[in-house]
Amino acid sequence: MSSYLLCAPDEAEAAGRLAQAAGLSLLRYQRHQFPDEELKLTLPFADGDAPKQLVLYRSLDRPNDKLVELILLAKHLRGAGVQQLLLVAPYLAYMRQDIAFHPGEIVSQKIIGGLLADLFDAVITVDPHLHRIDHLGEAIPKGDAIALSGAPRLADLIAEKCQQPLLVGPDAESRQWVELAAARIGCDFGVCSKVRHGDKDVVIALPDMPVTGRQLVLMDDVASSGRTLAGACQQLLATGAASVDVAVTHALFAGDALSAIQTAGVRHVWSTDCIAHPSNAISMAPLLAEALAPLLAK
Ligand SMILES: O=P(O)(O)OC[C@H]1O[C@@H](O)[C@H](O)[C@@H]1O
Repeated sequence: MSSYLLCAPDEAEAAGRLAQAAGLSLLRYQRHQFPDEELKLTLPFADGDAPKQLVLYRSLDRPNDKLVELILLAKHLRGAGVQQLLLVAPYLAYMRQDIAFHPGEIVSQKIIGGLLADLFDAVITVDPHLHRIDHLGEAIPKGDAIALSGAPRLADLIAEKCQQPLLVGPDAESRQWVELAAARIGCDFGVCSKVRHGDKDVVIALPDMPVTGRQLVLMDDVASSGRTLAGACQQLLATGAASVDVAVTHALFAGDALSAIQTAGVRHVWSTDCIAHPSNAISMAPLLAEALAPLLAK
């Protein structure tokens, strides 16, 4: 069976790298946004020519528009006869609200996870923000749910770029990535603690370890407002670090995030291509292709 990878024009670069790594033919749909923000989507094939097996590539940064897009695409494609519909969403949105922190809050992880499970036979993503559950399958309760990690590739890049780096996780949740990366490249690591008081208001406490004169690399899953990284960087430099670089899987960098971390003194920012951003230094295509292969053979 010939297999196809369908993407939006704005993600054709990363999708193209995946298509090449996975041996898929790349197709693009057209996307028009009307002045009132409604979407018109146009597929590159007529209904009668829809493939039986299709991989859709859509990273879910800017999620509110893109989720509507996924609903329109998946519902239409099923109606046109696609039997196996797989989603590669390198960044998976709405995973952070996994419990009601306060009465009345809607647990969006469950709802968005359930929606994707209804629409797709499989979802592949990278470092989803799951902190109170162990498996992506708990958030996406039907079909295959595969979570890859960008940390090993970021670790290899850090080893290439820095001599004797010291890895730092900016909060307790980041321990999983710094610990793995430090073991992989044989270096030390420490983990900060963080209290968040608001979207852009975080207080970071450094771990008890000597940083004077060291090349530090802050590692995290996602940079959103950038305040977590900025807060950690500021303190590390104030305590004598020689330099602070940043390695993140998901370069959301919303609003003034990038300038906030640059003002704090961050030297280099490296990210994976899960979200297209000028800081992208790692392609996740080989790992995504590896994860897709057994699903495409089903
Ligand atoms: O501080 P910003 O960049 O807004 O948010 C990103 C941080 O918030 C956490 O959920 C992430 O794991 C990361 O540590």
